Amino acid sequence: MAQKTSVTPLLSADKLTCIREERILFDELCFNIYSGDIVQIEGPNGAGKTSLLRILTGLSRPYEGQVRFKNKPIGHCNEAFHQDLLYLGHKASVKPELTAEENLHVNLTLSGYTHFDAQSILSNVNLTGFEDALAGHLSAGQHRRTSLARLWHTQAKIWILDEPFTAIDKKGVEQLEHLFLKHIACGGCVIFTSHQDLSVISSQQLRRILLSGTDE
Ligand SMILES: Nc1ncnc2c1ncn2[C@@H]1O[C@H](COP(=O)(O)OP(=O)(O)OP(=O)(O)O)[C@@H](O)[C@H]1O
Repeated sequence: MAQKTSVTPLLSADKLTCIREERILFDELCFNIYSGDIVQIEGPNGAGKTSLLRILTGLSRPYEGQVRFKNKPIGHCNEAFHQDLLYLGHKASVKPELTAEENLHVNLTLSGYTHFDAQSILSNVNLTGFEDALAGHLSAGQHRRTSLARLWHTQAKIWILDEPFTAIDKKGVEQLEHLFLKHIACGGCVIFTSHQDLSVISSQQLRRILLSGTDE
């Protein structure tokens, strides 16, 4: 596990319970996430990984329990929390009728960034030459890369990423893993779901939270 740069957790799950269609997905789940953590949420299909991530972002409410940002319930510090949060859902939030560059522009502008070099940011995700291509005409991996590009230009400390490696090739996964390491070295944390093993980030650098997918 990475060395902690702060003793105050950035994010805390405090006895989170999630019930869907009368099925308990997780019950009284507790953990703290610190600056310097890379946390992989694991579990079989339907175990509740996306449900947990959405609860951590405040997009869904737990049945019981609360999420805290720097020890305060997220509902009490919405603005500060959202300034420090970057969430990418499992469906890449990319508009097919806009170009790759326009999509990046929209995403960064909505996050409050006004000065950025879109072409340089897109080059980080190997989209040089595809800046003006309509996102709807890009391959699945390029589509995902268009969504991921904003990770190279954000000051948010808490990254919550649902299946960020989906459709990404081996080299792209490695680039993203290096970015995660750079992000935690700068005091951030990454919480992500993935069904695949990582190759750059070692098991010592990774925390794992397993959702069993059974309520027995
Ligand atoms: N809003 C909802 N209403 C009802 N049921 C839901 C809702 N959201 C999720 N579920 C159910 O909760 C269960 C967990 O879904 P979730 O998407 O959290 O699983 P997951 O672990 O992310 O799965 P996968 O690995 O397939 O992405 C599923 O059975 C799903 O149908």
